Amino acid sequence: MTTFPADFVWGTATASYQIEGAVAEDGRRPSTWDTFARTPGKVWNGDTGDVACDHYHRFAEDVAIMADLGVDAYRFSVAWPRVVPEGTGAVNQAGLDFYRRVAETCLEHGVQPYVTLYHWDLPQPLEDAGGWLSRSTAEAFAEYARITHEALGDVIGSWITLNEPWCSALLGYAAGVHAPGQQLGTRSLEAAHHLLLGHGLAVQAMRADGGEAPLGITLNLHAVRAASDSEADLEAARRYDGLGNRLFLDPLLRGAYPEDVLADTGTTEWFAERSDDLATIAEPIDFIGINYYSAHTVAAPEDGRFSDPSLPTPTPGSERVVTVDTGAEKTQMGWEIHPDGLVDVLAQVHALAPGLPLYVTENGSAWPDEVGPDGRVEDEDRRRYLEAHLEACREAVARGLPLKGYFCWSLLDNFEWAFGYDRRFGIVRVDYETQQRTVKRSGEFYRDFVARERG
Ligand SMILES: N=[N+]=NCCCCNC(=O)[C@@H]1[C@H]2[C@H](O)[C@@H](O)[C@H](O)[C@@H](CO)[C@@H]12
Repeated sequence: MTTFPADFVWGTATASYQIEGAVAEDGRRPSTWDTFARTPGKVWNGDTGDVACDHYHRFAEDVAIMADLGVDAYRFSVAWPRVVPEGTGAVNQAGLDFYRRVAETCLEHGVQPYVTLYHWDLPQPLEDAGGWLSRSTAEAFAEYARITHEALGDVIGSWITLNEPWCSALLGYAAGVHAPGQQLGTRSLEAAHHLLLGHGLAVQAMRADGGEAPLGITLNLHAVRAASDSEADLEAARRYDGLGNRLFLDPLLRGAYPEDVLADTGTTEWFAERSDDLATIAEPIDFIGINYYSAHTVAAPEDGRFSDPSLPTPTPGSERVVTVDTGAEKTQMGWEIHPDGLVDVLAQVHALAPGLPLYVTENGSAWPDEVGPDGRVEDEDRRRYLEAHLEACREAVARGLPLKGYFCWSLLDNFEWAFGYDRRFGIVRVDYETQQRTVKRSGEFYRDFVARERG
């Protein structure tokens, strides 16, 4: 059986708004998710990230848990509203000091800090000025990245500019199910462009700041399969792959937007007017992070019906695509379980950029956990999902794909965006009443798997 390279990175991942709480402490100012969560009807049960897992005060305990699990690395995100509270202008030293404490605590435990600079908590004043629909937000992001990289470059092992720009753009500005909750159809592609431009400007700013740490971006890629080899279904798959994957992979790795996607969405002219930005967007990077959860079998709608629930309407292009239920097992999110799709998306990126290091920066599953009388959480479903995807990583390595690491989503149960605290992804349970942490069966499995693979 193929073994993982000795330097393969085993990690866990979280994000600031989902775990920190302390939303008004030490100078942090509101983000778009503070606003969105407070908008009636947007988040399950009216949940907010106000307290979450109280990681702001309990990070040392959480890092110690990671050390006990034996992970090599911790991927967390820096909250822009803690570091540059208004989005631009004044820097909040207390915010930088917090992340320095997190990083130093990781290093003291032999855990490498991997930072995501933007995991969706945009400072509200920037949204008020247009958000990602505005080019100025891209420029503000680059300045925030430079500030953070300059302040923390001595304690951060790797930098990820953006987490899942597809979600920020398509769920935030088209479907409206994520902050800022806009439903602007194809104008969401303008947000996608400014996110990618912000990424490129940030890479340039961090490179100019010096430092050796690798720089990359994280994309949620969708393994896409046509329901049949009919022309209509193949066309649906092309659309889904285009809007879900190539809209981001192509500019980043080929320096050009996919013409079919621009044609599908009627945005060819808008992007042509900004073709000078492509050199910045395609600024060379050191790795790609891939968040993988599910594969999608798609088909053309028979009677013009909508549409794919995971591309909530009116996401542009989703009116011509329906997701087919293949009968595969699903997680509590309704996402089908297809570990082989992980290998497919890794191979898709490798084909575009041979040799570029790849990391699975998120992979995990939500299930309705039960706490036993002994206080344990025997989450066999999550353990089984985890095992299957770890074996898919092994298959990817066996095929010679440049997979360098795996980060389990997530270390802790946390605020699952529009689902609030109703959905638990953690390999460690959080009792939100007491903030008690309990390592689940899946966490024990991950600990034992990593120990065994490390030999
Ligand atoms: N099929 N389908 N899908 C609809 C869109 C799915 C994309 N959502 C993600 O990838 C998010 C990513 C995020 O980084 C993290 O902050 C979230 O907690 C996890 C779990 O949700 C995943």
